[in-house]
Amino acid sequence: MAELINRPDLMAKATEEIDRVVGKDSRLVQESDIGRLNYVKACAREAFRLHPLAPFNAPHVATQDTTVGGYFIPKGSHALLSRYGLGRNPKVWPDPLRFDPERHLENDGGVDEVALVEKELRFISFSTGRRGCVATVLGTCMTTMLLARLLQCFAWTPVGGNKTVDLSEAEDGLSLATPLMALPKTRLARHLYPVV
Ligand code: HEM
Repeated sequence: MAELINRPDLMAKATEEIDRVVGKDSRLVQESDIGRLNYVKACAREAFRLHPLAPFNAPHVATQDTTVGGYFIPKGSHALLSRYGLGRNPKVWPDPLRFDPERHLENDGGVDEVALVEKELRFISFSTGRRGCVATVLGTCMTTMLLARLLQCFAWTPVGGNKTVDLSEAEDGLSLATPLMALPKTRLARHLYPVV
């Protein structure tokens, strides 16, 4: 959300896609729309790449001798993957610090549906293999629905007259140094907002 708030042109593209797929002022995004919300998923995928929740994945132990990418890994080794390093590897991701959802639309190898899963481990979302996430479908659904509805229901701007959100990372982690504050403005007909 912070990256999108700083790039209103990208946010507009995502919102336009939602309006095109779902229709304006008729209903909220549903699970059945997810297959056609490729730009929204590309935004989420780009956020997974550039802003992993944690710097490393959970450690795993090699159960047998193996070779990965030309490196010999003896049985019993503890393997730690750097989520931060993989997602920002300039050999794989040109201009890696740039938030650019389009890169996932260009590089999907002819597959016409964007997925949040990254089986090649060019970055880590759900990881892969035997210890990979067991809930990739549910996780994809939750992530896409949440982002899509936030964008569908509200136009977002920074607070306090600021033009942009400060994206500096905290010194002791990968979260924002200052919490994200943003101003939502409704953009749909009133009857579409549930009364609480
Ligand atoms: C966007 C949402 C989610 C993301 C990005 C995510 C990501 C991950 C990652 C990276 C791992 C570790 C894989 C590894 O160590 O190699 C993992 C493991 C796991 N996840 Fe998720 N997850 C998500 C949602 C969920 C949900 C909703 C559930 C359950 C309802 C779930 C259940 C699990 C379980 C049980 C494991 C352990 C699998 C094992 O060790 O065999 N995850 N997830």
